[in-house]
Amino acid sequence: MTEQTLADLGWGAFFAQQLTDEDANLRPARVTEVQRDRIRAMDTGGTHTLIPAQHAGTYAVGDWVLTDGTHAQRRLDARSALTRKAAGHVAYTQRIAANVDTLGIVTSCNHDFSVARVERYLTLAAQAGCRPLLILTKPDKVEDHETAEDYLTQAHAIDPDLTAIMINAKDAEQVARLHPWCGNGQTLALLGSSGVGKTTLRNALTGENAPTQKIRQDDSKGRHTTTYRSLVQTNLGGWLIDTPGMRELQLADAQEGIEEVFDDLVELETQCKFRNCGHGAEPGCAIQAAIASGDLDAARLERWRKLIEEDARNSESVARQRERQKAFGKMVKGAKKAKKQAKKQARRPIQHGPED
Ligand SMILES: Nc1nc2c(ncn2[C@@H]2O[C@H](COP(=O)(O)OP(=O)(O)OP(=O)(O)O)[C@@H](O)[C@H]2O)c(=O)[nH]1
Ligand SMILES: [Zn+2]
Repeated sequence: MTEQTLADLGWGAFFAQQLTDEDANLRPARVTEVQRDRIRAMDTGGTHTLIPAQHAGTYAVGDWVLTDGTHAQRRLDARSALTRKAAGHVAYTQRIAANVDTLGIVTSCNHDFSVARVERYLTLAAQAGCRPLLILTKPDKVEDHETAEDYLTQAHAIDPDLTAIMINAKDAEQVARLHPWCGNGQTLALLGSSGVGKTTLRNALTGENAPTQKIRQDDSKGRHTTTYRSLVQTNLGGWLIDTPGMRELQLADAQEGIEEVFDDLVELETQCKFRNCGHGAEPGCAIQAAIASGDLDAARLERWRKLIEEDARNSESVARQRERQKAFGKMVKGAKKAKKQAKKQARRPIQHGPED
């Protein structure tokens, strides 16, 4: 690897302006891996293992930290952050990847393509603060009477401003067209269902040989368990973030993201007669009027509702969890206070009356 500058690693004014005089003896490094109690971070001199100042889970791949060489003293605010509601009965929001410039939404030119799924990923990108890029793979495998261009048309029907690119992931020359999104200093992350070609793209971008789905299936031992680096330099100069957690991303606390992706409906809604219009049979519903006049596809209203429901379901459990943690914290604090007071009481000299 040739010598990297901080700018090559993705550093820029957004991070530089967070530095204070107190940081004079620290230097920036970019997190490449988050382990249980250590993080790995890269600077112009290479990759180092650091002891995190906060719980290691506070950091995400792609974060910038300030280090004295041994400790990660401070995490800088991220320009974008992908989070997920952690699985299991304990729900909490976990940072998965940070400072991703472009979220590559990978879908193939076949039955995997779903408008609802694309909108869902667009919402995730909007919520995280990343620019979305639709990557349509397998144009060489279109089914039946369709052409690959039909998929581009469908993509632009979702959002005429959406940048979409068609790439045969197995063709290195075509993959190199991703250069504007993962050239020097740029960070790209890939999101998409299983089998759409994420690993194939990764291999083409990095020159690695990570096992693709087909090879994993053929492997008698089943899925390869080799873990690979999560932040890896591409042969286009920029960076690819590919962490296992990305594959389980769900919507949670994504109201703003939904509003951004469905801004047409949010705008229409302001014209409904009733402020709490349910956009059903109410009189004066602007959304129903738009459907009736053919300006709005009824299916889009349904997809919007489903995303709002999904988000509410997940956000609620996260919020409930937070409430519980708060209540528990208060209880612990209360118990500590009581104990302290009891001690204080015990230390107090006994007041003796004049008669003894
Ligand atoms: N013809 C063709 N095949 C492709 C293309 N992209 C991927 N494939 C094939 O599709 C299969 C699945 O690709 P993977 O790269 O493993 O898909 P993935 O998205 O990484 O899947 P997961 O790891 O399960 O999430 C492999 O056999 C690839 O060779 C493409 O653009 N054209
Ligand atoms: Zn309405």
